[in-house]
Amino acid sequence: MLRVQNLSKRFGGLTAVDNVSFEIEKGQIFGIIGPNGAGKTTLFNLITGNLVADQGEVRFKDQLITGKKPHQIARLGIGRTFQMVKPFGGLTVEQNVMMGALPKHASFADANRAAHDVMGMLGLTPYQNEEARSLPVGLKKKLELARALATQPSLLFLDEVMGGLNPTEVQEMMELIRFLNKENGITICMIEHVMAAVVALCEQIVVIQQGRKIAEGTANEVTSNPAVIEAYLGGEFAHAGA
Ligand SMILES: Nc1ncnc2c1ncn2[C@@H]1O[C@H](COP(=O)(O)OP(=O)(O)OP(=O)(O)O)[C@@H](O)[C@H]1O
Repeated sequence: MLRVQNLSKRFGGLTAVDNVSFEIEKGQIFGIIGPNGAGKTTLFNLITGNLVADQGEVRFKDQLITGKKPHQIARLGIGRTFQMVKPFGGLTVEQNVMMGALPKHASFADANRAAHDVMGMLGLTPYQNEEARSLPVGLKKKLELARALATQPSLLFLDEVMGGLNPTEVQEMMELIRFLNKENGITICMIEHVMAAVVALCEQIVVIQQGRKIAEGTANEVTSNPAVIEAYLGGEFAHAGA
């Protein structure tokens, strides 16, 4: 479904993404892990058109998307959330979800119906008239997910949607991701530091360190890989309690 080939991005002297390649198959929940500053978000930004790559290409359903603008890529069916949740603070929950729904629907009424479907699915309906800025972090993360879902993606990139959530909220978010994947048929690629969630959800995992892919495989394969344990998992994995 998505083929990333030899992608690289430099910021001045720093190579944030260094010749990274991987493939995501339709129907997968795919994980990207690695230490802070490894280049994971930059990789997302290169795929979704928020940054322009120095080298390499990305194909989505065999179509070259490298060089396309974020809204063009979104229109093709790639959705994303942002790690720093960026709801329009002064707008209500409903208005924020509509921002995602409007470009994908022919009429306001259709967009509104889709926005309400998504809010219902995520349990946001009771908060629809609240200003986004007044929501606690757990609901802000859900709103971010709702806005992305309202674009009706077939491939959804999730950038640390578990970050800042309490254990109950993490469980709920895991169930939601599984539901979106199994019941709605959305292929998912997630950056995540909560290893228990990565191990439970992801069929295939890529490990990034200092911009480079250092490992790829199933949860069992990467969590038993000495290079991955040394680069990333040591303390983190024990901390996640997995
Ligand atoms: N716009 C930018 N200009 C300059 N440097 C940047 C820019 N964006 C990211 N970087 C640098 O690139 C490197 C990779 O950052 P990135 O945010 O992709 O890492 P990450 O793996 O997502 O980290 P985290 O897990 O902390 O979110 C870091 O050293 C970061 O400081």
